Amino acid sequence: MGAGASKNTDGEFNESDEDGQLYVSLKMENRKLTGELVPHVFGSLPLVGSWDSSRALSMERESVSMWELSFVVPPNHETLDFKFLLKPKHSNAPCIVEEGPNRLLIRGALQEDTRLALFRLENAEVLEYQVFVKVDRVSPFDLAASWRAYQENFRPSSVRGIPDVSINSEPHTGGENGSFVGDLDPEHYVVPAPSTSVNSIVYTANMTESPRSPVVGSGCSTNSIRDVDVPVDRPTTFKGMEIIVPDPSTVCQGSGLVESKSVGTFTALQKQDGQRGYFVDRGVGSPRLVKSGSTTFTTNLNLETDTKNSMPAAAGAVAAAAVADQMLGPKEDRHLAIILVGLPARGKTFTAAKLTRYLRWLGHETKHFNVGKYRRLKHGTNQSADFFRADNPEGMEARNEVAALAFEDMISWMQEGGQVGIFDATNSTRKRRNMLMKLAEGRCKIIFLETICNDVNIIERNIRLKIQQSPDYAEEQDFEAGMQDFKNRLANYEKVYEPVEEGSYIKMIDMVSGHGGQIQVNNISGYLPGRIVFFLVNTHLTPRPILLTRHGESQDNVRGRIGGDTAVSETGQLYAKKLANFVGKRLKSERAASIWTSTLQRTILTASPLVGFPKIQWRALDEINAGACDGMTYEEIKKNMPEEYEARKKDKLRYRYPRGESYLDVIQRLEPVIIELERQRAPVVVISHQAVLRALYAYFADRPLKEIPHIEVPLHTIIEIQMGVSGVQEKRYKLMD
Ligand SMILES: Nc1ncnc2c1ncn2[C@@H]1O[C@H](COP(=O)(O)OP(=O)(O)O)[C@@H](O)[C@H]1O
Ligand SMILES: O=P(O)(O)OC[C@H]1O[C@@](CO)(OP(=O)(O)O)[C@@H](O)[C@@H]1O
Repeated sequence: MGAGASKNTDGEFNESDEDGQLYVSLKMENRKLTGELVPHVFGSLPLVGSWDSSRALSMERESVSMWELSFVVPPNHETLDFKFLLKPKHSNAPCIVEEGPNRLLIRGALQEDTRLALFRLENAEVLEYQVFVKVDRVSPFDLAASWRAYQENFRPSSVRGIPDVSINSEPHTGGENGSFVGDLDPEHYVVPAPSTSVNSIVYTANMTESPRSPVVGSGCSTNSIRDVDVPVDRPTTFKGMEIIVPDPSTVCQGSGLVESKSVGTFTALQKQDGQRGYFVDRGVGSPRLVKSGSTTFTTNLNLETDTKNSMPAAAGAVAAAAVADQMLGPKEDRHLAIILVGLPARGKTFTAAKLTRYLRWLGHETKHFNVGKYRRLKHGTNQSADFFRADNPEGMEARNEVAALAFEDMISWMQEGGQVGIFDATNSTRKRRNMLMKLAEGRCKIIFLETICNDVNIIERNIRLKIQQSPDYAEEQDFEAGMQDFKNRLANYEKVYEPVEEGSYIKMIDMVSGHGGQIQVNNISGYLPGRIVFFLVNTHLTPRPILLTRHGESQDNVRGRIGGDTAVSETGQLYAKKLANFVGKRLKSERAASIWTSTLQRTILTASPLVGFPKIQWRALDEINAGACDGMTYEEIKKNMPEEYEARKKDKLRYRYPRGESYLDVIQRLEPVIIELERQRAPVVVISHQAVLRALYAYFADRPLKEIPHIEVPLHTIIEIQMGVSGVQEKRYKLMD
């Protein structure tokens, strides 16, 4: 492995070397010994056992007399205390710790370069080893290369504890306490999920917006709709591009895995705190716009009431983009309509629901309008395939009418403060789309989102799902008759289907499997459309579980202190073992599964008994940064910082700890984690913290932002999210009382 930089003459690394991580190589040599005593290293980091000699790292034999151990120091633990110790190879005799003070490594520099390690044996004999310590700063690319080498050779990297990616493949012996009794099934631990949980979210039309306008037996003038035939506004410049989504199996593995992003949006805003500028960032995560030249803007930060013209409940990039749109963009650009296009059973409703959930979670006011729901309310649920014939004028008029009703509802909602409307219907002819463009003129920006699927097996599966789930077939007793009717309906649409070639559009072509497929993008620009494309590129339908759990109880949890970076308590250790056992059983046939932790030791320690899976540390999974309150109890905050305590109580979502984070900040930095969870096709176990898991869970459970800080995420409980072809399901396992 190459070094990204090395020490300067003072033994310290230059500031410019900050990006890399410390790569420590330790060697011990004794020419007289036979190897009955195995040298180990233990020290202050979890990586080297947190001063627990039973978890000391064993050195490996490099030659007859030389022992070696290399590891990479996590970036937030650049002070490392350690010592060498000797463990008898074949007996249970106590280990022998080296004499003298701890060895201290600060930012890559050894404080006292003691070249000898002395060990006093029981018979007072002293063993002497030569010690060699080498420290390099390694670039993240080298770490990634090491991981790739591991992937290619399928053998453990010689470097221990690569902080972002590691694997421990030794079989887990399991402790008495941690083992399941006999062959106990994970199902034994299932507990009912709280009533507010996901349980099961099926992405169907009934989750969508209910009509605001009186739909039944009324509606707007059908003439005005029937007669609309607007010429297509071709963009003067054609900004076409095509993104071919490669099959990940052909892409260099690991490059995505080692990425450990932390989107620290809060720092930039903090810098502006107190300065004369646009943003006042005090206490809440969303910026309050106070000044722009001679104009004064105020934005409403109340989530519950009057959302009219309010900024989205968001921090960082989302808020910045919204401010820019509000100040600079044309009026209609403040509202975006994503108009789905596609034949029936092509995943339009599914995609619309997923996108709605994602955008809401990021803080964009988003609603999903499903024209089918309007149609059923106005015309009933049992229309036959004939209703959908293009040469049936009554059917066409009725369908255009409900489409216009739903569109008008969407526009009215936007005018009351809504930002993104997702308009879900086939919209499969140019004429229908022209009608919608006319209705949108001067009121909102439009992007067409077309879902195309050429895989007959997937289409067949989708049709079956439709007959099972769609209210259109709820009363159909004969499944095969339902299938036939739906196929006839499809054929009616196919006859007149015109793929989108006009305006701004995104086409998803055969994207279901998550490998291969295409996304075509035309005339797309701006922050939000860009995020939408990125999200869609990364989503797929491969079923897989995501297991979310907090770390085992930490020492700070026992003391009631927030934040910090303490180790796990004894109870926490027991949970770690139980978790390892559980995951081993639950994912026993899933060798591609991976374990994600934060960079804090309580999650790393919780993951440590889990063997045989790659482990990835994400800074983005670190607990909410409690800033000036880190390490305090809630009582202490109440007593010593009563204003902070009250401000948080009032608005826990937006409250930002002094020099720390708000829940909205946490959501922002978790976005790459969500994208990666969507992209992964194998199971993932996420071991993280209360606030972070609240935010992640809210995404899957589609819970409103304002609820996030109050979601229950108990210790020692696993929340299993099953991503599937019809939506998301939840199951909870409680491993300890
Ligand atoms: N991009 C896609 N292409 C094909 N099938 C999809 C896609 N996305 C989701 N699906 C699958 O299609 C099924 C039916 O989707 P649905 O959204 O009800 O179809 P539509 O709204 O197009 O009639 C979903 O349950 C899902 O399994
Ligand atoms: O937002 P609140 O409800 O304070 O919960 C977050 C708090 O949960 C704690 C425990 O009190 O998380 P965790 O132990 O899961 O890392 C604190 O560290 C953190 O500040």
